[in-house]
Amino acid sequence: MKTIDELLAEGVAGKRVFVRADLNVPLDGTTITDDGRIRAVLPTVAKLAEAGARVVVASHLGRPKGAPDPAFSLAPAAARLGELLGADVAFATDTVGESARATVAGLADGQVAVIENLRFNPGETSKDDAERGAFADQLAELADVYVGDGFGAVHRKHASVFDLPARLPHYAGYLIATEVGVLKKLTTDVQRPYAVVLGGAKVSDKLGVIDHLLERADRILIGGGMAYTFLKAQGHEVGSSLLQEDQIPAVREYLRRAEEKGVEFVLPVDVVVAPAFPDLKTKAPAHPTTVAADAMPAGQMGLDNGPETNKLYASKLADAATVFWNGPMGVFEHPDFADGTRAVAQALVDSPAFSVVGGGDSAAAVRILGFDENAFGHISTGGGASLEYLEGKTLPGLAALED
Ligand SMILES: Nc1ncnc2c1ncn2[C@@H]1O[C@H](COP(=O)(O)OP(=O)(O)OP(=O)(O)O)[C@@H](O)[C@H]1O
Ligand SMILES: O=C(O)[C@H](O)COP(=O)(O)O
Repeated sequence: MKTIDELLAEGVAGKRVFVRADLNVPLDGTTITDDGRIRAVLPTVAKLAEAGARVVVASHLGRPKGAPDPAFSLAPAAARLGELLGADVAFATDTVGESARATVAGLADGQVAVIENLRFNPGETSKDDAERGAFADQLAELADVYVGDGFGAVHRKHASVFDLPARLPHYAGYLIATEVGVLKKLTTDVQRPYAVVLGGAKVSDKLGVIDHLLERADRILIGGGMAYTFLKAQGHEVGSSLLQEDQIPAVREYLRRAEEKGVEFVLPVDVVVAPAFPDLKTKAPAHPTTVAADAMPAGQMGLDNGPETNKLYASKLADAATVFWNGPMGVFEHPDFADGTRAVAQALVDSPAFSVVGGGDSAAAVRILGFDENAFGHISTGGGASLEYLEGKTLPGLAALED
């Protein structure tokens, strides 16, 4: 993999450099609630600009349906990037159309532009190679060189991640180099006991990692939206909680294998429930109650780990030597459901373990809840990406950067 330092040594002045970033930041309307992913790509963008490149930054945001949708515009992220760089950042209101072409053509050496959300074009995420390729061809017209630095999206076989680097000279940015360096340690010389905490909402995306973790981890703690498929698999009522019904047989098999292998599986013993998903805009009181995990009332939704679970999880993390954590323990964006996530973050701060926190929302959660980033071993910008890296899978966005 060629690195950005090699690109800089070759000289970039006057070249149009396409930086595939992951600016998929949490938004409250148009307000960015955590800019960690923007700050993470700053070294790459700043260095290229300083060296006189014409920098074209591109990213996805959220999961729009292949068409423009103002709720998923990258305009707020572009504005924040400008603030952080201390320079004007141009913004193209489309991805490969007239605005993008004119914006890029208008860049002077050392200037930066952001183009609109890549997922506004169906070609970005298409499963059809030709459709993705056609979109990558259009993106390639905007640049002379490609720098991959969107670590959070390297597990996606998407046009800008996988197909575009094949069309341009390609290099890995600073963020990808750092992320891979840290995560590699967890796959080679991990210090034991090794505990993994899994939560969040992308349950179907992430359950598969457990298969691999059963061979690596000593302890697996499950929380967040992930917990209810496990509780259901054990025969408990989970009301209207997030549930991956089709994965129940697989989850039963994980629990059986864990017992066979002596891997400790830790599930919530109590959970915080409410009648409905809370309003994250108004943060109106959500009427939570705490119930035993094996006695959830029908019609209620599990939205956080309960206080007994929080104590249990803290005790399971206290003596770990290495901890990897992906996925909040509850809907931390609402104050009624933030305690589980806060408790795990606090346990990691208190523990001497080398801790890696991975994921857009997980990393945002620890910062939003007021924890000092430096209290953790590494805060990764990738959730699904870091999990798939740990699984040993070939990640399309890293494979595409190989020479
Ligand atoms: N019990 C629950 N029910 C529904 N949503 C939940 C629950 N617990 C946590 N969540 C939600 O999970 C979301 C984060 O999950 P996600 O899997 O996207 O994690 P992540 O850290 O962002 O990883 P990635 O980077 O892969 O997206 C948060 O927005 C949180 O509100
Ligand atoms: O948040 C993430 O994990 C990355 O930005 C990838 O987003 P995706 O899961 O929508 O592909």
